Amino acid sequence: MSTTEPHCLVEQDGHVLTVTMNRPEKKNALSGEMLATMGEAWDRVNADDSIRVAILTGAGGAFCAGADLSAMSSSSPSDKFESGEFDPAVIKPLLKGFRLTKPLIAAVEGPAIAGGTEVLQATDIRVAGESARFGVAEVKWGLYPLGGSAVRLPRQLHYTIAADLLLTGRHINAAEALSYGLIGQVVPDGQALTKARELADLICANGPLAVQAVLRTIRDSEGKHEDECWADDARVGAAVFASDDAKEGPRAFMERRAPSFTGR
Ligand SMILES: C[C@H]([C@H](O)CC(=O)SCCNC(=O)CCNC(=O)[C@H](O)C(C)(C)COP(=O)(O)OP(=O)(O)OC[C@H]1O[C@@H](n2cnc3c(N)ncnc32)[C@H](O)[C@@H]1OP(=O)(O)O)[C@H]1CC[C@H]2[C@@H]3CCC4=CC(=O)CC[C@]4(C)[C@H]3CC[C@]12C
Repeated sequence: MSTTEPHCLVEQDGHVLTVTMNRPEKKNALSGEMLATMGEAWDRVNADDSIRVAILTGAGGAFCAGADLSAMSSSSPSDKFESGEFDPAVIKPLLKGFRLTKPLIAAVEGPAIAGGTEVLQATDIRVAGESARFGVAEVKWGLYPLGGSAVRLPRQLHYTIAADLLLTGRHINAAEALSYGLIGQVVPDGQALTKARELADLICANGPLAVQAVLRTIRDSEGKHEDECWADDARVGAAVFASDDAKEGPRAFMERRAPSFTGR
């Protein structure tokens, strides 16, 4: 591959925006250019009403091998933290401290290691080819998983599994990741993006306001006692019921046709 290839590809097809990490010769290790394009893509997902679902994937049979260790071996990010150039509490391209308002589906082939498994935890639906590998490997290199795993993984998996993965840094295969609930579906190699697109199309056929409202409640209620959630749940739900789409859906059912949602 030529060195002039962009490190991240962003393509919209219908209502679906696909973001492809594109450094296959480095197993899609994160570069500054790739991170900048990912950050712009996430802004676009949130701002553009024509986008209803995003897919995150990698080129060349790999998802992402995390931070570029060759770059990190020559200059430490800590200089930039100290100078205030980067606030490590918000790492937007990896969706830490910044969340999408539309569903994000991960389509994983091959390795999703360190930063690759970190950004995976910010996705809503996760599909992987059967040879995919996962791991939060940072501690193996004396690093901290600053993409959010030390907070998110114990919330998403059983404590002992999360602690095992975070503290050993070991790699696991797709079957193990499925059994732990880190991913939701395993498909034959090479089929992850196709399956992700099928799921995206199912979501796109639904009422976009309803989908975004459900996602908002999932996010906002995370970690709270349910009694703390009902007021917001009712407010968000009532806004959906007040929409044109909430009239169109039942009408379409009665008229035995597919609903035509406008997002209003
Ligand atoms: C802190 C986060 C983040 O959590 C930190 C990390 O992600 S550390 C990265 C750890 N990565 C790994 O452990 C994976 C290493 N690779 C492997 O184990 C294997 O290569 C593999 C399993 C992936 C694949 O194995 P294979 O046998 O199939 O293939 P292999 O032959 O090994 O590889 C093929 C070629 O690819 C090269 N390769 C693979 N992985 C890497 C890699 N990670 N880096 C470089 N090159 C890689 C390999 O060498 C082979 O090449 P050849 O030439 O063919 O030999 C951080 C994440 C993002 C950071 C923030 C980014 C923005 C910021 C910018 C700043 O300036 C300030 C800081 C910051 C905010 C920064 C802060 C830290 C992060 C949040």
